[in-house]
Amino acid sequence: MKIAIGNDHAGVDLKEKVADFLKGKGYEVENVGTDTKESVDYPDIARKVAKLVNDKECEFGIVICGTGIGISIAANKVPGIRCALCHNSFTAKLSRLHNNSNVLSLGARVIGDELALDIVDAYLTTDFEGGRHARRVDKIEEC
Ligand SMILES: O=C(CO)[C@H](O)[C@H](O)COP(=O)(O)O
Repeated sequence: MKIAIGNDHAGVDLKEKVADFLKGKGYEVENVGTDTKESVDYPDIARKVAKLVNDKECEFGIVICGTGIGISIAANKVPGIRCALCHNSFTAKLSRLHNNSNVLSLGARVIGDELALDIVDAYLTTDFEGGRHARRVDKIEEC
């Protein structure tokens, strides 16, 4: 499975940890984030991750900025993207089970590395439940 990962300058260190974790688990990683602490604009990164997911070049995306808020807002502006900002593994799981989220957002200045990796693991190992949730996700697409 291939995962697109993108981050701004605030997310460089966490991005490296998440990418190493993913590779260790056998995922392929497409890195479209910045690799330096020089300031960049997170909407540009969000758009790149969204395109890889929408074009089905990557199954899921992970976006990281300082809080995870700005980059998730930007990703969710792209039709077809359902980006979930998660600060714990419970909401990460539920974002897959109920919302069929296709991009996970993390706040590098909000959560620690170990928690971030737990969230990523919970997210990528949980499938969409379908059923009543499919009807609701379809309605999201119509919004
Ligand atoms: O969290 C973010 C957006 O939601 C950004 O990472 C944050 O705003 C960047 O701030 P600065 O330019 O001061 O490093």
